[in-house]
Amino acid sequence: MIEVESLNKTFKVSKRNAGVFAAVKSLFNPKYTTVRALEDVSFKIDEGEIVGYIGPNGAGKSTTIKIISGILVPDSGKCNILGLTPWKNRINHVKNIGVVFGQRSQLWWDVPVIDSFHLLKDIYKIPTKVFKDNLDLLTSTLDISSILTTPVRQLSLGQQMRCEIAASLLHNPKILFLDEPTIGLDAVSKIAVRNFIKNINKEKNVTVILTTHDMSDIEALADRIILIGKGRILLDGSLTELKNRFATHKTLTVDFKENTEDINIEGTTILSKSTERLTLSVDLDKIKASEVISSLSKELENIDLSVDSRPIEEIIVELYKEYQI
Ligand SMILES: Nc1ncnc2c1ncn2[C@@H]1O[C@H](COP(=O)(O)OP(=O)(O)OP(=O)(O)O)[C@@H](O)[C@H]1O
Repeated sequence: MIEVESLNKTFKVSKRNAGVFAAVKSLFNPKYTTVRALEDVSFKIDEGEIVGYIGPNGAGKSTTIKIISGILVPDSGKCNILGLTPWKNRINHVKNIGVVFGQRSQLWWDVPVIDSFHLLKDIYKIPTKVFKDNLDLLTSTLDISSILTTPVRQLSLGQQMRCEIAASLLHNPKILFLDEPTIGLDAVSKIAVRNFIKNINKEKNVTVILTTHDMSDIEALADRIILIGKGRILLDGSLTELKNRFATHKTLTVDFKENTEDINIEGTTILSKSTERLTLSVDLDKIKASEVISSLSKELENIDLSVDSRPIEEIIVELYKEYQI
């Protein structure tokens, strides 16, 4: 469904020193440097997948999304999305895709939301019946019926994001590109947006590419992740595989009746310790969590404990370190 092959993209950036003199000098003698935003980027995505496209700041995520949505033209490389090349067949391509840039609005700022929706109906030439059905469905599932007549600039970030998502889906796209869709949202709105994305993927089989720095978005939505760093694809695989690869440690938090004795269990490292609480990192190659628990229960009274796997954020930090990005 989506085939990207050897995309390369560079940007020419003007370079000058600070100060008025340098500004004037650069007017007459401009100097440029080249930023390599994408280098040999390739991947394939099948219909119905939700893929998390992740990487640190400046890695090349937005550049990729802009190219595959037809906004930017790469220096070289191929891209085939439902049989079309985005930057060559823009008009037909945009009918197949919905795009949400969390940091930029596709709605008209000063007009009521519903007017923007009607403008999109005309732009995409959405048949009246399809538009009406989608509008009904989207307004009820995204809970935006009460704000349809409000100008976008008067909406909160969460309300605006729900409207953006509705706007991107009015024309029944088969693919949705989401760039930071939950940025700045409160916990309730985040969960609402995530649930909605999950539902349209399940019920309408919409393929989703999601870029985000919020790893709980990735954990909640994506089955597969593609990691990009310094413009290159570094890893492409399932989230479960990735978690298993890094599942070498568990964190054990133990609350107990006041105790001042030293506690040393081989294969564990103390992360924090007070007279009533101990947090240990357990190296699963050396000792089982159950063995640690049974040793602790011999030494401590009234214990209450929790065992946690490594949070996804830590795994991603570890990955960034491993790839030096
Ligand atoms: N219009 C532009 N002009 C010049 N350089 C650009 C332009 N757009 C992107 N870049 C550069 O290309 C590189 C990749 O940027 P991109 O926006 O794709 O990164 P990103 O992974 O989306 O980052 P972030 O997580 O910070 O949004 C960066 O070095 C950036 O400075």
